[in-house]
Amino acid sequence: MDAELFPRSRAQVAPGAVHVPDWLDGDRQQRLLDACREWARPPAGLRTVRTPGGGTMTSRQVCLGWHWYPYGYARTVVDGDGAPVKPFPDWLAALGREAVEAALGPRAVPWEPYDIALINFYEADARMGMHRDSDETSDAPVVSLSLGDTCVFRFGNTETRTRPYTDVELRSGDLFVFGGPARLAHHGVPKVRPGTAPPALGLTGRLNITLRVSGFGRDPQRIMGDSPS
Ligand SMILES: O=C(O)CCC(=O)C(=O)O
Ligand SMILES: [Fe+2]
Repeated sequence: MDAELFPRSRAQVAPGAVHVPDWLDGDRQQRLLDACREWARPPAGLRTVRTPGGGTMTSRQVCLGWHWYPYGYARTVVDGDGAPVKPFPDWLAALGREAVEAALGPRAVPWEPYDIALINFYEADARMGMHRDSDETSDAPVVSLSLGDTCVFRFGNTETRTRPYTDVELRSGDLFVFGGPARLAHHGVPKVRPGTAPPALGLTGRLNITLRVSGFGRDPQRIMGDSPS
């Protein structure tokens, strides 16, 4: 997989949406995976997300900075163990800026710091339905980093959850950034390809880390109009 006849090249999937294959080298993937393993521990660790309709998401999730739940953000795990969300580290904010610059150029780097990470863990049968990342108030680009198994990432349009869309393979170390006109495009993960992770990484399954700018200032509950307390 690392020595292909035709190396994968960066691609603009839609205006504002760019795929950068192999952006994280093996070392950085390993360090990010080690950090994810720490973040996954309780309290405020990896959890199954319940949707308002009574279903459960098939990927499991842990958040940093702000806790996401369907459909808003809080400072504590309001739909879980109630613990304060884990802090969002400065090095991850720097990685977010570096990623935007690599994918979209220096002018696209947001003035506000990245302050949210949603980390999704996919086992063989996990998927994520088409959705928009619309619970943030900032329009800063979303940064997506993938580790472990390859998946099919479906990137669609802002209007509908259906076609037109483009299917992209996201592999371990790949970067995908969507901002500007693509910031509110629907996207999802219809399939994970089990057993495709680089053996040296030592991960069974797939991790995806999305970095976002909340735009909340200090008072998200008022902005979200959804106070759990
Ligand atoms: O796993 C992925 O690649 C996508 C994750 C995603 O869309 C999200 O966390 O909102
Ligand atoms: Fe998303």
